[in-house]
Amino acid sequence: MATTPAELSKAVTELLEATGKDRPALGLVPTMGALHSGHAALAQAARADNDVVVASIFVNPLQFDDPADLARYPRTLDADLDLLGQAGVDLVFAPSEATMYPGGLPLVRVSSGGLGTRFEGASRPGHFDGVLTVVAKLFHCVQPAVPAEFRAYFGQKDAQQVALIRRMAADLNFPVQIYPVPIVRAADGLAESSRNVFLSEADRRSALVLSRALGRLQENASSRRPLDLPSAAALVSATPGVELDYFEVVDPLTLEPVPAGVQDVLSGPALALVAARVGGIRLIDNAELHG
Ligand SMILES: Nc1ncnc2c1ncn2[C@@H]1O[C@H](COP(=O)(O)OP(=O)(O)OP(=O)(O)O)[C@@H](O)[C@H]1O
Ligand SMILES: CC(C)(CO)[C@@H](O)C(=O)[O-]
Ligand code: BAL
Repeated sequence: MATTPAELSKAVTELLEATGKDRPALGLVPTMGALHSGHAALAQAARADNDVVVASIFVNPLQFDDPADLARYPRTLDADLDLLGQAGVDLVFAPSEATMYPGGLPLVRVSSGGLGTRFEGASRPGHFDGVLTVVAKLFHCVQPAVPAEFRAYFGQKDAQQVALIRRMAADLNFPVQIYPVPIVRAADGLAESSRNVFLSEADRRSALVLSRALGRLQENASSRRPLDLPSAAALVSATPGVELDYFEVVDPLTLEPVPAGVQDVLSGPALALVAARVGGIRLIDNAELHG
């Protein structure tokens, strides 16, 4: 395990050199720990594609607008290291807050622009500036002293995060390819999330309405019926203990809203995004729609 950028870069360089290749492939899997099968899928995808795989574990204070959310974020380092080892990760970067932000929280940050203030960004002000800033730092910290093909893996569960990281890489010329990994769901359909541990049994049952409502939109889209987003949103809102935050149908790349009323039939691929509080825990989910 590396805990400083210098240790990380040296260890990554040695691993890449040991491959004997001119331009080996390096995969990075950024996480905040409390790992589950969704993270394992990211690590496995990176393992399948790359010569060397690094995962990072860092609960980034910069992306939390709610101090209570940060304080109770689950931390399970030993189990995380086991999971990453089993997934074939070569090296873990687990820096302290003082290592990542030695001068306190940074003055200069990456701005996520207008897209960063919608959906998740509207409920969590500053969240995406914090995400992009730490991801930019991680991209820099992992850079080796030898040439490598650099890839980074992010879960499609955080669809807005993927869209923004892609934009950051393109807009700021980061030498990285962004690889989205499909959402991993539990057997009951709930998208895996580190915060699911906070759900009571009853809350968890209620939370299933999110994937059910997304499934209804997918059926409408694939059978060329009107999407009828208002009915799907009403299904969520009518579930006891569930407080709907947003439910939108958007363009998969730009995340610009797509018409999804009671008469709108989809004319191309789209993405349905939903967020809700269930028993006080904020959950997000999404699904691709194909007309
Ligand atoms: N169910 C999932 N399927 C695929 N990828 C996932 C899933 N859950 C998380 N990820 C991805 O794992 C990476 C690390 O996410 P993170 O550590 O924040 O976990 P998380 O479960 O999303 O936690 P939380 O949502 O409670 O913050 C992100 O790229 C995220 O999109
Ligand atoms: C990408 C990330 C690791 C940055 O802290 C975080 O936002 C996450 O876990 O999705
Ligand atoms: N998976 C997104 C990280 C967060 O909720 O802060």
